[in-house]
Amino acid sequence: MTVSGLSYSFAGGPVLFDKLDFSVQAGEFVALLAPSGAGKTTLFRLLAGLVKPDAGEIRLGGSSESQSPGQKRRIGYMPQRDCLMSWRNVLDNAALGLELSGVPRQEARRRVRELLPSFGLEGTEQKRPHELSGGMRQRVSFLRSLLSGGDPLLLDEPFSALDAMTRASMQEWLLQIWEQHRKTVLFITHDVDEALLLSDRVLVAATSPISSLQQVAVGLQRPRDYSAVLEPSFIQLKRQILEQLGRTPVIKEGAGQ
Ligand SMILES: Nc1ncnc2c1ncn2[C@@H]1O[C@H](COP(=O)(O)OP(=O)(O)OP(=O)(O)O)[C@@H](O)[C@H]1O
Repeated sequence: MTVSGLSYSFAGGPVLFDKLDFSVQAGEFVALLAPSGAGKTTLFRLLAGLVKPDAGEIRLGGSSESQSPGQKRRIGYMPQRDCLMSWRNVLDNAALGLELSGVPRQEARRRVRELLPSFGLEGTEQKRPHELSGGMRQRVSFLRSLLSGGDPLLLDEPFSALDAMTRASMQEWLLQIWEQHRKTVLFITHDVDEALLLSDRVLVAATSPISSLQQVAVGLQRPRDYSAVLEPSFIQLKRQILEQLGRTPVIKEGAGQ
């Protein structure tokens, strides 16, 4: 996916993007680190073709797949809130994306059943959303987005509503599941640790409007688990990003030793 010269402002509202350029390579996991209110929901709407930019171009895949501005694109989207349907069970909630793209219901259910164990959802087929934990609901939501087949997969702060422990286990789980599927992912978050732990590259939006993104390559070894947050190189990268965000840590090297 390549975004070039993207500009957007709401009529009579703030300028959100000003000649923004960035790209995500096929099979890459990129985290976009942006503060709340910076325009991430609007960015997703622009990328999905639901909103027309004032200027610029968005290309998915190869150059031949360029779409005209405003044309809807087949991207996967997992919103901040799980948006599960209360009247559908796990099986049918997860199968929804497939069904909407024309896959017959029985086939859609078969594909969901195949993946339920690796999503930690075995035995929950008949359960309704209110019978699930927050983490389980997010896994159903992610399974639905993954199966819908859109590429890239846009994840909009998917774990922000979870408590700290569930969040950490969901991050570890996502690392494992990504290893298996290697989808192209753009993950938006305002959490520096989450961005570094999950991604190959962090794009830091430190300006308002967002006109450029500072890039940080995350060279941490894969497969990763949560213990990566303790590695010296992780802490060094975190310091670098906090500086880019103007949040220089007050603790100096060697303090507390
Ligand atoms: N329809 C609209 N008209 C005018 N301004 C809008 C409109 N929708 C959003 N905005 C403003 O644009 C900015 C970005 O909104 P957006 O919802 O994209 O941000 P966000 O980063 O997703 O926010 P949050 O993290 O709080 O969900 C906000 O300042 C918001 O008030």
